Amino acid sequence: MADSSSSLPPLCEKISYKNYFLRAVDLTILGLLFSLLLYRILLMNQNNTVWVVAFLCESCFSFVWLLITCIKWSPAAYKSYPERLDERVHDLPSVDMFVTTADPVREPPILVANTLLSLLAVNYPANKLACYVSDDGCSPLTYFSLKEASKFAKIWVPFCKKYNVKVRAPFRYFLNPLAATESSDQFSRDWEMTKREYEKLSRKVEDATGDSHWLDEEDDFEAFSNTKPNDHSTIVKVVWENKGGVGDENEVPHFVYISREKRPNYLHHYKAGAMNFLVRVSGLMTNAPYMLNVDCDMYANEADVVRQAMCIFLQKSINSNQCAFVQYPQDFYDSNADELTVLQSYLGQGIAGIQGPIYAGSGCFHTRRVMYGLSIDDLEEDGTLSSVAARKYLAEKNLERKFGNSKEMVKSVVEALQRKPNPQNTLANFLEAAQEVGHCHYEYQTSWGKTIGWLYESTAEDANTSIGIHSRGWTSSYISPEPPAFLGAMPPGGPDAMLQQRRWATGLLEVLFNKQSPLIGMFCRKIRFRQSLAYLYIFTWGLRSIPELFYCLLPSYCLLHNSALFPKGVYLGIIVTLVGMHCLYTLWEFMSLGFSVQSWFVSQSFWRIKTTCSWLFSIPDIILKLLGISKTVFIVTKKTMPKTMSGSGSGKAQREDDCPNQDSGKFEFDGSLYFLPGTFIVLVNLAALAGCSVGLKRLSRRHGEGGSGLAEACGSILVVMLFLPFLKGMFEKGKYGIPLSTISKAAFLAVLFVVFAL
Ligand SMILES: O=c1ccn([C@@H]2O[C@H](COP(=O)(O)OP(=O)(O)O[C@H]3O[C@H](CO)[C@@H](O)[C@H](O)[C@H]3O)[C@@H](O)[C@H]2O)c(=O)[nH]1
Repeated sequence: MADSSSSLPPLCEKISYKNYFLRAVDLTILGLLFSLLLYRILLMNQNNTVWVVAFLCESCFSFVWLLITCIKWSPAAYKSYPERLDERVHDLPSVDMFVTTADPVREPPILVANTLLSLLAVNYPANKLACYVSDDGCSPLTYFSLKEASKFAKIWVPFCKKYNVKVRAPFRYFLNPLAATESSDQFSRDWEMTKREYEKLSRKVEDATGDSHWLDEEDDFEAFSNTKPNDHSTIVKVVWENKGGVGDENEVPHFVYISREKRPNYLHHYKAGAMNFLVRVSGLMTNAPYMLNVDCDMYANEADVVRQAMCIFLQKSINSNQCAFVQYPQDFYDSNADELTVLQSYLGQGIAGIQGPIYAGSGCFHTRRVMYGLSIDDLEEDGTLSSVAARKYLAEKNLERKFGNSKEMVKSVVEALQRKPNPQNTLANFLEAAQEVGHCHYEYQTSWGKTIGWLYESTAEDANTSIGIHSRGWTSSYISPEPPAFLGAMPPGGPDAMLQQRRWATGLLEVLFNKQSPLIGMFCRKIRFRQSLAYLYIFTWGLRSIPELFYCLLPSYCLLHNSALFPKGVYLGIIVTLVGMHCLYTLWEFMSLGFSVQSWFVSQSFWRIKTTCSWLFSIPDIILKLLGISKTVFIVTKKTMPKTMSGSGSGKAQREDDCPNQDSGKFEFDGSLYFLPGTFIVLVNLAALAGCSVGLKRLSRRHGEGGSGLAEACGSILVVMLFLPFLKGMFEKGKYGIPLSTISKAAFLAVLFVVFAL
């Protein structure tokens, strides 16, 4: 394996991004927040309820900023040197790559096929790779598309490797016309031919999408007849086996399609359940020590992704055996997610500098042994199992109880735990065992989803699994190469984004209230204190909707009620400096990553909208779940294939070029409840501003000194600006317009609010 000679340059380096100036800014903002709180406390008995509400909201914001300051204190990331790998490592380890898909309508099969192709074509010996796609939709169309894609892979993979193609998802690659300068005759011919074949594949998939009935008549699709997505037996198909492969550039890695058994009365645990089935089937067939997991829309955008991750796992250093997973940031090929990109960059690097990044569900390489439940103390320094751990884990009875009673599965677990190389076996020999571990009762009374594999009990299976790993003392590593390692789709601002945000916020709250909660484990597990704070920051997203909502309403209430929200006189300077500094700081964060001022403003706006309109609903969701009244569900996010995309540049420039259409920045609406709070916020603030300008506050019950003034009016204007998409939506038609029913409901609530405030 890795050459341990310390005189050789390292495979990777940890880079610290500690910045004393930024620390000072963080602390100054914190200081200003605390001064504001102090000011409020000192004047508490001269003021009314508004003062108390404002104080409570600001206490929450101060607590969040305290968490942010702790998280960002010592940012770090890894830089890897994949070009050094070959001279240092003579026998690269195998990697099993997992793709999950669940719905052929919300997740177009051609998108999944592109993700598959990008993985099959990565720069890594093909005999060391296997790709497994789990289809929770049990869709013959998805299977057909992937099968066709695997045929095309025999042209695509050698083409990519021969010409060192940069972007290995064909739908991206072929949007770039053939450049006259780079085209030798041979290359042009190969390019044209490969493009033609890809177009054929796309057409076949498209035709099948229109009418897939003929699939039922083909033998290979028999397993799909009379199935429903939530009612069918296990299907395992070895679509392509790289028999006797030696890692030649023309070889295509193994590709296996799987769909676990589903029955209406069994819990199937959504993506986490699918991941655990992937772990079992791959354990039986290839049992690679490392596992890559991507969502079906997240294609590999950088051909060296696997090699880069291996640089981290294989670097011989004191801590090399402590790294449980390597997480790449989630990047997107549309510009709907700038704010997520910035959040990942700054907070991501902050967390990476503590115990390591949080597992984000996609673009992550896991070590199989850690997923089998090992703790950091179970290993010796050289990475072998300690004798105590060997006794604890390797007893057959224990293994069956934990991993289920498939003999083959138990054998593969023992081999994985002992890091024994996988004997080359024909994949088809394991079809029966794979069927067995796919039964919906297989996990019954085992540790799957409890202490082994991807953890259940939350729809945010990623964060839930992540805290489980860090609580057992493992570290993780963050690498953020340029161009981005993986790129995926993000729903545009609108109903799908709201649904996704609600699911995230609810899932995170589920972890806050389950036994993995950082509130319980902060002092007693092997997780570092600041890492617990980082989890606390993420898990409390949903709760932040309440102070945010109140704070959006307070300026309007104060204008109507004629009471003061903000300090008077020189003390107003605290608020002005605070808002100014925060704006400049966040603007700098955006601009230093190459984003525009407009993108910063849109992100600030989207943050307010998602908090008050979407995260808010996670609170009733979690209350109903905790009371046992309802369960949370995982509704798959709708993904669309971008209509027009240009260039195969890199990073942010690439993302900005790729705006699917001119309307991409526009917010979409429908009749769902998500849009009621936002419309209501805009209406009450407009009513307060209008009332203020016509002297409505003279009607107020409250008169005299200490009333509302310019500061409150500015606060209201700022809120309206942040909810600008809603203001525009009131005058637009179609999907960009707020439905009349929502406006009427919001107007009714706004009237009640005004009457209450006056
Ligand atoms: O029953 C299910 C539901 C979902 N999925 C797959 O899970 C993945 C993530 O689902 P998606 O709807 O795309 O969720 P997103 O909100 O887009 O994904 C983010 O949030 C999820 C957790 O909420 C993480 O698991 C993801 O990795 C992360 O990208 C997709 O590949 C789905 O096909 C399944 O396999 N089975």
